Amino acid sequence: MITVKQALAEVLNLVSPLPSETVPLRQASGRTLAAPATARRDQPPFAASAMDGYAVIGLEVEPDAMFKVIGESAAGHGFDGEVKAGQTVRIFTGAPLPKGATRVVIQEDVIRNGDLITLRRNLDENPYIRPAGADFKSGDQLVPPRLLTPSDIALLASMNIDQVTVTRRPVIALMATGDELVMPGENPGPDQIIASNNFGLAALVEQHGAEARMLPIARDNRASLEAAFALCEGADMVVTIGGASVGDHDLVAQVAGDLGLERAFYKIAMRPGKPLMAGKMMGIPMLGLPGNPVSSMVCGHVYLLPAIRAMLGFPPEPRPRLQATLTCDMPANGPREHYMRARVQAGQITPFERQDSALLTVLADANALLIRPVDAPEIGKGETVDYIPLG
Ligand SMILES: Nc1nc2c(c(=O)[nH]1)N[C@H]1C(S)=C(S)[C@@H](COP(=O)(O)OP(=O)(O)OC[C@H]3O[C@@H](n4cnc5c(N)ncnc54)[C@H](O)[C@@H]3O)O[C@H]1N2
Ligand code: MOO
Repeated sequence: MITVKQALAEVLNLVSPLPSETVPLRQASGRTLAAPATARRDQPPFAASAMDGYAVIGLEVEPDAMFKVIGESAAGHGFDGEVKAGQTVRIFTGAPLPKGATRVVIQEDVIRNGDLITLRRNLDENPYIRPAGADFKSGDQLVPPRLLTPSDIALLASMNIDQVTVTRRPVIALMATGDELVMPGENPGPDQIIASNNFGLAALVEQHGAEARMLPIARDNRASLEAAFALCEGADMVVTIGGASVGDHDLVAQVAGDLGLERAFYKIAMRPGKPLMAGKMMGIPMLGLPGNPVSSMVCGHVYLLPAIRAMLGFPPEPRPRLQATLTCDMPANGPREHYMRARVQAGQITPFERQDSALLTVLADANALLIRPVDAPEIGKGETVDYIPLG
């Protein structure tokens, strides 16, 4: 058995960053920036009013001062002239500040009478001007690699960028295996269950910027497994689910071996997730996940997500770990690193009582994987532990 750290290093060794492509801005959300995106203009492009009010020369502002309204500046329609002593321009939020003006007095602080305004007492001190380029300047950049969030999309739009260079989405072929499996919505026979792992993993990889290629369920026989492997062509990674252990019907390793799998490892000191294999077949990185539903999802978090991120151009590294305080005592751990379903709330972490790797309800209730290192001694309530956030 090898350690989780060694296994992850081997998995990351199998993958490399993918090439880039250019997509319209509307399709860039959730994609990873592959080349710098450079602002094509200043924002705001002119000094702009931050409020609805009156643009004046700041030095003239004092209680009871009077100004003559000489025009209007609205968003999209600026005022061409200049504000001189004793003058003001009616101005609205986002409108260009007229020449000569240095301050906007909000309309709440003004009494208007025809073309004249009089300032009230207790004036708001804020000049309410957004300087040109206050948000960003022409030439400012978003730097890769960067997972583009909705906020980034708004920023790119504002920079007048309509095409974005992003890393190609890794295509992950997901192959569920087993005679007992039927697809959700089908009618299972008396000895059958519904395939869930491939659906959970598809959702997981898609949430992290990859594209899932859901293959038909492969049955526990050579012909069916070979037919499914044939459908992996062109994928960036093949992920098999189940059939990885030592049972008579666990044929994945044998069939993959016959198809040229150069196995990097098999079996990890990890719970759940011991019978995990990885290697390269037909030139494609392959990850063989254990079939137990929670094992496959935990391995998805621990191995598949770092591999996807590496393919997207992020540094090859483990999932980030956070720390929280234990709410209960825990016994010593054995020889396998234990990834326990747990709930974190306000910095406090509580592992679930039931940790059987078949229990998806417990996984769905968890928002963290509490990590117990190999041979960790017993630990008490109030001590600090590492966890990987889920979701
Ligand atoms: N004698 C031993 N038996 C087992 C060992 C061992 O070391 N010695 N290891 C156990 C561990 S740990 C795990 S994990 C499982 C993994 O087994 P496989 O990868 O061969 O998975 P299967 O046997 O095919 O399935 C296990 C379990 O998961 C269900 N399953 C499989 N695929 C799906 C799917 N897509 N959706 C939902 N459920 C799925 C399957 O029906 C089984 O119940 O082996 C232990 N045994
Ligand atoms: O991977 Mo298994 O029990 O370690 O679920």
